Amino acid sequence: MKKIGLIGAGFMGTAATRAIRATRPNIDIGLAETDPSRRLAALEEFSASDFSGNPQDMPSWADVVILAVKPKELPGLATAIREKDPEAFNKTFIVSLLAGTTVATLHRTLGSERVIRMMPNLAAQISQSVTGVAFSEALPEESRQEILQLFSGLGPLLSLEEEQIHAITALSGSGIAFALEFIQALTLGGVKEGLPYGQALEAACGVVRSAANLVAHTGQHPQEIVSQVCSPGGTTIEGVHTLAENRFQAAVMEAVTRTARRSRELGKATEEPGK
Ligand SMILES: NC(=O)C1=CN([C@@H]2O[C@H](COP(=O)(O)OP(=O)(O)OC[C@H]3O[C@@H](n4cnc5c(N)ncnc54)[C@H](O)[C@@H]3O)[C@@H](O)[C@H]2O)C=CC1
Ligand SMILES: O=C(O)[C@@H]1CCC=N1
Repeated sequence: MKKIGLIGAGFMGTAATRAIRATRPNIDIGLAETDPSRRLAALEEFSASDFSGNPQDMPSWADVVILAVKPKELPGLATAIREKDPEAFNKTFIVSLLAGTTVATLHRTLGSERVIRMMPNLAAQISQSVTGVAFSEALPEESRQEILQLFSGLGPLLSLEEEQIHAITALSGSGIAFALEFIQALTLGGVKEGLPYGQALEAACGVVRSAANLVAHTGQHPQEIVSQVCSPGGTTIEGVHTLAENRFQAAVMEAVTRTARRSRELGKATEEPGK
């Protein structure tokens, strides 16, 4: 695969393209972006070919087209890109990053079976996204492997059942925002207790990073490590009790559940545009 096309050079499309470029410095990139300042910035960053005025020409140029527009843009975009050269279009892989939008909807709207649904997060730009992947059933194993190889620079890729993509959207695509909310809250707590913001932020980031690394390196259950930190009658149990009183775990679980529900809703809306 030598050429990729990006439609929508926003936050996620740019992050994914950076990751691919990092592992494949010589890959050719083409892009279509309607916002003039984003278009110019992305054209410059990726030394890309500009398909903004003619996205319908992208499928016959690219081996893989990455769709990174908002889900509601899909129907209009599909009509624009699939009709010029249906034969070429049917040979191109279409990788959709659209929240909620199912493989079946992509298949029906685009009229192609060479579709792949991915749910990354913004850490793709530093190759640390945990990304869920669901393939069209029609895609042969060899093609699946080629796609996984091309996107390996985003970070770990999890091949999932389609229905599980809603869960990974909540945990990863959106969940990185929940982790950042926690970092911000920890930082502000540190500021309240007298640390300058910069030092508090550095400490909060370091602590969250090290907590994740501890789980990974020791293989211990998070709760087991928590119990090692909580000295009887000590400081930590005070804080752990406060989090429990304020329903911290329940709040985070509810955030995941409602986010997954919203992903399903977006899926329904793209199934039946206009409703
Ligand atoms: N932002 C995130 O963290 C994540 C976003 N996603 C998905 O990625 C997609 C893009 O999200 P963001 O990057 O956050 O949005 P964004 O708004 O930053 O980027 C979308 C871009 O598409 C452009 N665009 C709209 N219509 C277009 C068209 N017809 N042709 C060319 N360009 C067009 C817009 O000008 C904009 O720059 C969404 O479907 C979202 O569900 C998935 C995972 C994470
Ligand atoms: O909030 C959203 O809809 C997108 C999808 C996952 C992360 N951002």
